[in-house]
Amino acid sequence: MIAPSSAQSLLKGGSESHLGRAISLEFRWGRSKMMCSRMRFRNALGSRLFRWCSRDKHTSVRKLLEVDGISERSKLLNKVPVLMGYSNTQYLMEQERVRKESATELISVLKEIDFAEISAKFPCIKFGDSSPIELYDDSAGMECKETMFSGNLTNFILVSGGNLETNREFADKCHPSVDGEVCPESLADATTADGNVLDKSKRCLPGEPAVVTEACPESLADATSPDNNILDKDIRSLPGTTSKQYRKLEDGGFHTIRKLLQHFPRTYADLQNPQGLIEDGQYIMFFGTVISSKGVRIRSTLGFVEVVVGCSIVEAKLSSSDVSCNSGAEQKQRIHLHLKKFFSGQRFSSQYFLNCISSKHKEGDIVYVSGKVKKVLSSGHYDLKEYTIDKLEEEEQQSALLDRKPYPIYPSKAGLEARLLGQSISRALKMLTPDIDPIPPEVLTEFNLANLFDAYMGIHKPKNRDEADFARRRLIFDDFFYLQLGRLFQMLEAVGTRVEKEELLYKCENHELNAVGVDQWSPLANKLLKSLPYSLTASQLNAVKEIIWDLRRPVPMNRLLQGDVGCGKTIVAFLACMEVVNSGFQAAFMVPTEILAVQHYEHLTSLLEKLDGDECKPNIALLTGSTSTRESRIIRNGLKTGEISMVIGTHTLIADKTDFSALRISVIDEQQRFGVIQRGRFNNKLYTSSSKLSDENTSEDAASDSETFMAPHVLAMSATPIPRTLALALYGDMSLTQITDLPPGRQPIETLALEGNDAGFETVFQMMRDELMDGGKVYLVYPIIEESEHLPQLHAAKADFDSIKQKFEGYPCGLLHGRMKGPEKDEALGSFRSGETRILLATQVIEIGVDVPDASMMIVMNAERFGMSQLHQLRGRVGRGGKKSRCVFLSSTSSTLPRLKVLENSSDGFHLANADLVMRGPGDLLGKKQSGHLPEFPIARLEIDGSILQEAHLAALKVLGTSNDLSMFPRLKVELSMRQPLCLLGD
Ligand SMILES: Nc1ncnc2c1ncn2[C@@H]1O[C@H](COP(=O)(O)OP(=O)(O)OP(=O)(O)O)[C@@H](O)[C@H]1O
Repeated sequence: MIAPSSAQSLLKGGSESHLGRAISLEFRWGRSKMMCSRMRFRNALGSRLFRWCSRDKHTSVRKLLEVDGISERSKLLNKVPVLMGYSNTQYLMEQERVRKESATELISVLKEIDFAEISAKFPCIKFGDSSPIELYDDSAGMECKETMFSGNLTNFILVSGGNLETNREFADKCHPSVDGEVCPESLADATTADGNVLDKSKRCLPGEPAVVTEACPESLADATSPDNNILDKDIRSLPGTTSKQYRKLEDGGFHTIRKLLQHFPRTYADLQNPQGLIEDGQYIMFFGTVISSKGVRIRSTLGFVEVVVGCSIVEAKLSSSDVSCNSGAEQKQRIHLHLKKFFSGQRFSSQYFLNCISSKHKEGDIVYVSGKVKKVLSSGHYDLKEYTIDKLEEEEQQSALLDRKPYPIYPSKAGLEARLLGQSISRALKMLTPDIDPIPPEVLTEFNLANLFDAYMGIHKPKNRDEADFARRRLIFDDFFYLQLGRLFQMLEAVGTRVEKEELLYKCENHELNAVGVDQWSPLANKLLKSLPYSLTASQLNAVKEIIWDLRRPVPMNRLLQGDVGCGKTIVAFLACMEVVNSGFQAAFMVPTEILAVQHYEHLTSLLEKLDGDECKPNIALLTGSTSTRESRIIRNGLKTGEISMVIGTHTLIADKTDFSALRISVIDEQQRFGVIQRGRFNNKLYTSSSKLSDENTSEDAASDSETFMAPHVLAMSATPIPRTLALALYGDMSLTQITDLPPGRQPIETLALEGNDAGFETVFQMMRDELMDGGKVYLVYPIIEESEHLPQLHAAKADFDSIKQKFEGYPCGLLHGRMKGPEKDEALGSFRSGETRILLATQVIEIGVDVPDASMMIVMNAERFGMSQLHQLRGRVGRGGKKSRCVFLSSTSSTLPRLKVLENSSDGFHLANADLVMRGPGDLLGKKQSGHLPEFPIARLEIDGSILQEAHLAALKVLGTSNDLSMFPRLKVELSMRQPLCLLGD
């Protein structure tokens, strides 16, 4: 162990080399003590230097470090590496570590060294002022390189103990770093900041100018082979990037070039500010200059930051009072946008915090602002409360201004500055070559698609809007295409012969209907059908017939049962379960909420109670998170032994400890609420096809005698409103059954959107009174449970409970929200169902599946807080019986009313999702947020990109038709394997 005092004595020599050696000793000493933490060592080194400098007798150290008096430790620490010839402390420490390892464990280190990488990183070394030592001859073989390298390194280390310095001049030349920190790793790529690629065969010597070639496609041709795909290169291969920036990118989830390039612009700015009068409530996109930015603390728990942006707009039709200057034919108006963001809570309203936030925007910054404007009293001034603000980079902005190119605006991610993102994306684009596209050119031609290279260029650096649109189309196509290809590919893999595969593809294209007539259903299913208090609608009946046909086949069914809210999907699934149960197998029915599980359980048991004869009644169980441990154990045991034929429950059904003796069908209600992985868990609950077979109807079932293990049939249900063609294309691998009609006697729900002011409430309460007097039941839906001082405008279920009770005396009220315990919820819903309570104050826990057929009115408070599809689902909780029902959406302000008014005129969920999208404004078009009831794709939107989805479906069928196993399209196969997890998660 080297004592720190020796380092100190070395320093007394007072030269740079002494300093270097002292640091080196310190390093070795510190490393052995504090190996675990670089940070700690850095701190320790800093304080040691600090101490050396502050001691009077060590004037030499102070002189050496040019310290005047007591200086800041961090400044001091930064001086040391510079003095020793390193760019920063981090780099110094890395090099010191290499040096130590090299000296002591040279042999073992050499064995581990990746010479190709090292040779790229350290083509030569420089010792003091001596001429550089070339580490190896590029033309020599690897062995020779190793010897030369190790020889030079060993000599160097042994002789000197001095400065090991990579060719940093070279690096600096090649990588003018953004924040001054040059990353050694980035040398590996030897690409200059302006995007030119260094010809690695002509490695440059210090002092020589770097040899650069144009970033031509050929120079990277080898990198485009499938196993060396540029897109899947590590983010650290991005040239011109500092290690700090790499870390930031990685922290933001950008681990590969692909990830980075798939961070698409949220929108594009037209840096020529638009013309036209600005109206209250209008969505605007302007660029301008920050005039001021300040944080204001209103009280101890509330503050705001206000950024004032000045914009000039060219205005032809200005009213004379607005005109501030007139230049020739053009009239220019200067407007001020006041961007206000409020912060609540003690911590976030401290002056310090507010100052930090406000300091992000500097006076003079050129920014791009978008949001909804609200006119304030003084002319030319507008308030923006919900807005986005992006700083524009001068260079790019100027070029965008000059060329009138759309300027991409990126959504922020993980706190990464827009500037770093933009720069990194530009660098990544320069790495691309035109032949990166795995999709065969004939497919691109047939479906009129841009190739992938042009698509990435077009989306990030479009010359005009058309180019951006064309690029977007291609990228959306990719989202859908790989999803389809993946699903169809998996499906084909599961089928044996070529003929079967072809038959399957044919079926996917033509969607034939196969059905089993009611007379061939199992006795139990038939009995249940006959005992129903209603007749099934035509599409319900067809659905059951189709499903039963599938259940009789030897391959596991994967079917989606889809139909709008309240169309009667549940009974279809119950009949399918009874079909299976009758054959001695088991059924599992999984739902997303406990409320729904209890509801289905009670519904089914009451239906079964009405069946004639006890002997055929199956044993049904309910298993949820609220089921007691003892009861759960008994149920699980019953499922394992086969005593229980059917279980209804939440995700507890897919827990590992829930075993089935012969699970034949798993029904997944509201399938979009479960992830693919969760849904797939049922596939692990295999059963032997011979188990418990008891009925002749199942004679067609898979090899009844042999012990083959089979995955259960899966029936997924969804109320996602989506046209059939789209659903077929989207769920390429699933058979699709749609219920298109509503049970007879249903009446359209009368919908009303009102402003929730005094008059609005007066009207609503009167309507409610009338409804109650007429024998109806009313849901009052609230966005929150308890009042919030931060959101005073929101009505809360609990807070309103007493006042509603008082107002509607004589009509018992109930309360239902997510914070209640399972049994409390059941009781609240049970009382409402039975009519014990006539008014139910609830939160959105009732949104999915809740079925109280005689509930006839719904009032949604602060309805603007809910998405359009959510409101459609909520509204579906009424109008489920024969009684005429009404739904009122109350908005907090008049400005949010138009969006809600759309619901007055449409009950088509798909149309509503679409309308919502259009109304959310252009700023969101390329963003991610979707309706919440449709699968999410990185860029595509099912609501508006449906035609591309269908084309992608056709393209996938075509590709797989040409080559079932994709052997003719190896690059496509590689791409698919890279994307497959994404495809699945995109669901
Ligand atoms: N053919 C029918 N005739 C009359 N009533 C029916 C018919 N089918 C179902 N129903 C009733 O319609 C109501 C809604 O059915 P169900 O709960 O199955 O709808 P759903 O499609 O699951 O809706 P959601 O998506 O809202 O859960 C239930 O009360 C059910 O008993």
